[in-house]
Amino acid sequence: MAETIDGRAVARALDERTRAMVDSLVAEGNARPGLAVVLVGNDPASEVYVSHKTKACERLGLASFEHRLPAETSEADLLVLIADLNARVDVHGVLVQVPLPDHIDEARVLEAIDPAKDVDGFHPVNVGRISAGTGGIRPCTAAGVVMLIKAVEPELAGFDALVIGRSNIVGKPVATLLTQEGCTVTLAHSQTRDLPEKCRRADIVVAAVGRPELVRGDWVRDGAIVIDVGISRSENADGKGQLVGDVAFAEMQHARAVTPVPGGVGPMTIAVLLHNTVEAAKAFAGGKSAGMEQGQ
Ligand SMILES: Nc1nc(=O)c2c([nH]1)NC[C@@H]1CN(c3ccc(C(=O)N[C@@H](CCC(=O)O)C(=O)O)cc3)C=[N+]21
Repeated sequence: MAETIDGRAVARALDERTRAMVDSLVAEGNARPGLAVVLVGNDPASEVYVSHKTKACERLGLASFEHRLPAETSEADLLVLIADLNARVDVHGVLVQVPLPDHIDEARVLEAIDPAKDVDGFHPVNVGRISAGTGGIRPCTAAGVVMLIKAVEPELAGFDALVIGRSNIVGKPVATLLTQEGCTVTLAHSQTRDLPEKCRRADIVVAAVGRPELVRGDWVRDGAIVIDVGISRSENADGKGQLVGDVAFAEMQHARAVTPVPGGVGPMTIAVLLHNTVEAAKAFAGGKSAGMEQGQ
């Protein structure tokens, strides 16, 4: 029987470390770490994320600042807000929810965030540093995925990993981080040939495409570790909304371990976000650039 990896429990353990860091920063006379979240329009996934995140800040003693802007907000006005948040000394992390409305250039907005406050790890400076292995702030979901894998298997060198999905926010950074862990990584996507066959060769499968139950039981080899990043909403027979992942969870009994949806990667994303914010506040207090000391 496959182990179900408890993302909420792993997230709680990280939260304890984050909370201890908050307490010692404040005890040393530094400002309380602060996270600003900017939401433009009302993407439902982003709404859920913002409310979870605000509660998590309260729980761990971070200051949180929410900026909910109408969908019609101009790019220029958004850039003014970001410049303001970059300049504020009580804000150590700035997160702009994606996707942004179509009239706003997402790359331009993400590049406007001070890399030292880019707790999402989406700024090209952080992407570059992570890629080069020279520090940088790690993207939350990707870092959470690696932590969940390491909760099952601490030493990943030599493992064959298949990452399905090449997004900038999940697939590509997961592939980068697993490469640094010593895995041999295949990055699959919509144009990949013979996906089930490639999947069957993998010791580690990370599914991040947003296609409900794409990964079937006969795609996964005995003893594999399976991480499900997908979150889709489906309606079951009685009309109730339900969350489904990219993995057919019930077909994974022969795996070594598998993450559930909900309760897997989602809670880790938030725990890493707060950890990144407190690391950024710590770097600010010490006069150094965030992510340069993580050594991971
Ligand atoms: N700049 C930016 N960074 C993000 O990291 C980002 C974003 N924009 N836009 C939206 C997506 C979505 N996202 C989620 C994170 C956690 C849960 C989460 O905690 N999920 C719970 C269940 C949530 C529920 O009950 O609906 C779970 O999987 O257990 C969900 C979704 C982060 N995103």
